[in-house]
Amino acid sequence: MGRLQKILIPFLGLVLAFWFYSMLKGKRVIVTGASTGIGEEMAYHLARMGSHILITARTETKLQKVNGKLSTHTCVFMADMAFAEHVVKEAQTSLGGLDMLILNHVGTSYFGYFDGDVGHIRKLLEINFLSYVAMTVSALPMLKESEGSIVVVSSMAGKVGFPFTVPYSATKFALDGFFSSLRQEFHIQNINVSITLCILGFIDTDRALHAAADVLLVPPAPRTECALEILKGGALRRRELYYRYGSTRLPLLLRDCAAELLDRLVRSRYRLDRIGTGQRRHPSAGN
Ligand SMILES: NC(=O)C1=CN([C@@H]2O[C@H](COP(=O)(O)OP(=O)(O)OC[C@H]3O[C@@H](n4cnc5c(N)ncnc54)[C@H](OP(=O)(O)O)[C@@H]3O)[C@@H](O)[C@H]2O)C=CC1
Ligand SMILES: CC(C)CCC[C@@H](C)[C@H]1CC[C@H]2[C@@H]3C(=O)C=C4C[C@@H](O)CC[C@]4(C)[C@H]3CC[C@]12C
Repeated sequence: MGRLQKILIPFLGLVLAFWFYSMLKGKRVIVTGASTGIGEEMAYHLARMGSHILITARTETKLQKVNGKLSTHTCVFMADMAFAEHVVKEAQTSLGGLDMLILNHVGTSYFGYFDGDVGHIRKLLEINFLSYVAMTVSALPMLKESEGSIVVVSSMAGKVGFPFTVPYSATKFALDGFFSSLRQEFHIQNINVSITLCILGFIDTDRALHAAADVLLVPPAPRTECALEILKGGALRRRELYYRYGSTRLPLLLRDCAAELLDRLVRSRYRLDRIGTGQRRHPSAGN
């Protein structure tokens, strides 16, 4: 029995991995914000799976570095999100259509007390929310044709109020409202385009570690595994994806039955003495 288990479980794991990899083989995928972090890792996974991908970001040098590690099937296009529609048109020209739109990019914000800067919130909404809407609108004809998928990378901070991420959190909550409502309309209209909202906890990307690692008493999860889980969620047309499952799903259950207890638990996971009252802008701040 023990021997059978030792053979059977890895074998089943291999079969599942193979099946999942073959699901994205040959698919035409856009990944936004793929020059660093989780987006970069998704691009590498997709290249290994044999997908045809188009990646975006603003910084040409970083994007070229990623492109250099990808297969020849890959097409790169750089754009600020003001060119959202243009990126989607590029998919039509270079990929001949689209099966999956992965909206992942995120503008720079600060990790600290809300500073009252309304202009910053407006700018961040433009990058983190409105450009997602614009790209979805432009991509929809192609996605309807392929009966494809939209994958929206959001956060626990788009479901629960965490301190020190006020502008960021506002943009992520907006994504839930827009895409959850749109999903309902797709069902009513028999539009076979799936929408997967990804609810992520703390992930070990350079930017997140730099901003929050010394303040949070929460261990970050690995970005490579996170990227793979997002792709799995999208390929399986899941409604929502939670990563890591336990540390995101359980707090959300608590939110619905004991919100104040969750708020208190959340506050206890921060080293408040390390926050200060000044801004903690990221090195690449410019938004
Ligand atoms: N890391 C974490 O702890 C968590 C992350 N998430 C979510 O995961 C996603 C990826 O995060 P992460 O990998 O950490 O982020 P990174 O900062 O590593 O990557 C962000 C990407 O977005 C691009 N980008 C930044 N500003 C713009 C802009 N104005 N227009 C277009 N592209 C832009 C960046 O490239 P460039 O600057 O060259 O444009 C980069 O490719 C985000 O949606 C984030 O909210 C959710 C929960 C936790
Ligand atoms: C205590 C718990 C129940 C769970 C706690 C999880 C908390 C700590 C997690 C959930 C979502 C996370 C933030 C996030 O989504 C994205 C970013 C952007 C990045 O550039 C800087 C870090 C930051 C602010 C993360 C900080 C840590 C957060 C609040």
